[in-house]
Amino acid sequence: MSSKYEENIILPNGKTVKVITSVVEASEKDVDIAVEAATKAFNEEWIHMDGHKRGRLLNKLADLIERDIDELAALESLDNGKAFTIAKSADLPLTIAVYRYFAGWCDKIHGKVIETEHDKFCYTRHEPIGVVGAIIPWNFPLLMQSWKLAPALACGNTVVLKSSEYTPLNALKVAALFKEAGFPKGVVNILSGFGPTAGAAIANHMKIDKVAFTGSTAVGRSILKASADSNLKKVSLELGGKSPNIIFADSDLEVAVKWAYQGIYFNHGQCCCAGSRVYVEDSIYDKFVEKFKAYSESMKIGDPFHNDTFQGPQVSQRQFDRIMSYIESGKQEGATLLLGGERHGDEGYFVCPTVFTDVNENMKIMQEEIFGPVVAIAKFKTVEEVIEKAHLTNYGLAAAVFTKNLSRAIKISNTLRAGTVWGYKESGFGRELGKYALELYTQVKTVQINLES
Ligand SMILES: NC(=O)c1ccc[n+]([C@@H]2O[C@H](COP(=O)([O-])OP(=O)(O)OC[C@H]3O[C@@H](n4cnc5c(N)ncnc54)[C@H](O)[C@@H]3O)[C@@H](O)[C@H]2O)c1
Repeated sequence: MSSKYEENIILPNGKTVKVITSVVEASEKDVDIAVEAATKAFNEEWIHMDGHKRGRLLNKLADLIERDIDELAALESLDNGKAFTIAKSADLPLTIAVYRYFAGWCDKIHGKVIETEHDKFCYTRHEPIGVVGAIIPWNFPLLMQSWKLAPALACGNTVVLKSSEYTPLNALKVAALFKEAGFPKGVVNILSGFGPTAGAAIANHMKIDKVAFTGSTAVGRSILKASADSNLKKVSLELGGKSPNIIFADSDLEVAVKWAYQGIYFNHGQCCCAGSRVYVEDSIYDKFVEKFKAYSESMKIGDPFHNDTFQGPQVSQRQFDRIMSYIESGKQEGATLLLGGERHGDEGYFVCPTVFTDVNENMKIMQEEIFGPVVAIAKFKTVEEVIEKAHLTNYGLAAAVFTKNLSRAIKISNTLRAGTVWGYKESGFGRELGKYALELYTQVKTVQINLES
């Protein structure tokens, strides 16, 4: 693709190089071609295929992903910078599980008979929507792909999916596996392309019936506008987060530190649900901070292909610069930089695990999504205070509560305006996994038959 992004690639030996490979950049015209193929496949073949056959195809795809697990994990690592061992033990099994889970739903999607007058027969059908446009980000390329493709296909839709311009490789590899699994031509169409061109063409397309988007809140807004300005296509949005982790004095400190660490540093902080604001009850605050710092210092950063690496490089120069500018703003706004705050090593986009303390809710690092290994730790005294603070952002994607008091945990979980899995407020709408996802990719038709005639 464009040379602008070529310098963003890190080799397995940790060296920054210009190019590992190039892929074809999809244009608006390619989107048209893909939509045409998807429309034809939907009308002529996919809509007529029995659910159990769709399920077999999805299971076959999962078999092929399992067969090629090492290659896919290596591609994920090369493309995104995440550790190979983590890609293989987390991203890949989760991807396979998603395809298998939705394979099971294919022949279980059905409507209801509705009680009505005796001379009428009324029922609902849960029908596919048609051609789904899917636009995904770079932080979990394979998994995000499966979260869109598996439920959309299970419900009988055909798909045009655009991968992120930063991580196109596995989408192409999986496209070949779809073909090998025997999916009819045109059912799955994968494009590598940029947002403002191919992505916007999908969002604006008159023949795309629904767009499923995961990415930033800013682009999410533009997708909604494009729907309003084009054919009012259905839209589901999975957007950003600034999730609070609330740690009470009665929690097991070791457990809380371990999960707060995973909560922010997993995938180098590039998780929409990253626990980037940690609130600790004041009586254990000092102890927590000391332990959390020690834990963070022990993190193995480096070559994604080393077995003990936990954190590889950030995905791109753009993200690296963005994270560094947030760190700078934290310092400027008066937060205490307890740990990190700088590049790790002298090449590649490695960011040291970074911990801020003495923060307040007005600071940018407490309000905006950093999408990097940067955490802010604050104190609280009362439940009311921490709930109020937890709500002081525009996001509501996820939250965590650590306490041994079960009734308090349940009460606070019920009170927090966070979707835990998916959110309220500016984090988007629509539930992507589980049975709820079926509602995103079907439309309900009510049929009423007059029995008199
Ligand atoms: N809620 C979730 O499930 C979830 C998961 C992962 C990432 N995210 C969010 O995604 C963001 C990071 O990812 P990113 O930098 O790739 O986000 P992004 O919004 O810049 O890009 C996401 C996708 O949208 C495309 N895109 C960009 N501009 C577009 C436009 N004008 N029209 C159509 N498509 C366009 C990109 O090419 C990419 O494929 C973070 O804010 C993160 O929280 C959310």
